[in-house]
Amino acid sequence: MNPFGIPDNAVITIAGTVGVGKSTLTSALAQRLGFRTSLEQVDYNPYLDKFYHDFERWSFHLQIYFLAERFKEQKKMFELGGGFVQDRSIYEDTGIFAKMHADQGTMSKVDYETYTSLYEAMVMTPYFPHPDVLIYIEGSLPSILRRITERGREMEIQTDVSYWEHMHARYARWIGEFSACPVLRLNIDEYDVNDPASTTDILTRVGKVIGQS
Ligand SMILES: Nc1ncnc2c1ncn2[C@@H]1O[C@H](COP(=O)(O)OP(=O)(O)O)[C@@H](O)[C@H]1O
Ligand SMILES: Nc1ncnc2c1ncn2[C@H]1C[C@H](O)[C@@H](COP(=O)(O)O)O1
Repeated sequence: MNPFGIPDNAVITIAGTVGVGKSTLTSALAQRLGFRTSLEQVDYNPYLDKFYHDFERWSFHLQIYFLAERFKEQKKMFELGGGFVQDRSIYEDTGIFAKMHADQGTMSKVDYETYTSLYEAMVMTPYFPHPDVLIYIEGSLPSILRRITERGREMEIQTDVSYWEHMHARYARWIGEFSACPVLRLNIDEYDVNDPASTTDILTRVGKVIGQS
């Protein structure tokens, strides 16, 4: 056990819209705790770039790909006995991305139903314990758009701002209804990922949330 009261086998998942700072915080917290990271691999994703150029054509392929990747990570965390900080939850794939594309008509009804039934079947397995805590990072849309631009992934920069606006609004609704595990909400203006006192504060809050659950 560490000074924050976070069990060594805990799984901490970090959620939030694209560009909000999940990967950066995942690495910082894992380093402080001596935990492993479970990071999203953007560079080796065979569909992501194509998807941003043609949502309708590639939505289903991409969701299946993410589901498989997320599930493999889930299995790895389970088999290694926890002690992970995870960059993005599987709940966002289904609750934000797949649903958004289905609602906007860029994923067909039948594809969405196939995806959803696969997701439900996969989640109902022993490999699927819920995380001990989900840290939800939030911030204003202009700050997040600035971060997306600064990070410089061409496919994201060329995507219409309305896509990020819809996603931002969807996240705000989604977290209000999320109940699969305890949540710690964190605003980007209230921490500095490079300041050890700030990460100490976050981990203290994580320990409290886990202790109360
Ligand atoms: N706390 C922070 N303060 C300032 N910039 C940040 C912070 N966290 C992340 N960034 C920057 O914002 C961009 C997006 O961060 P990233 O962690 O990749 O987001 P996500 O994983 O949520 O998409 C990167 O350029 C990163 O360096
Ligand atoms: N499930 C998903 N569907 C569509 N796009 C997704 C999904 N999960 C992640 N993405 C995209 C969004 C970003 O362009 C990259 C990486 O996400 P990030 O929030 O920057 O870690 O993948």
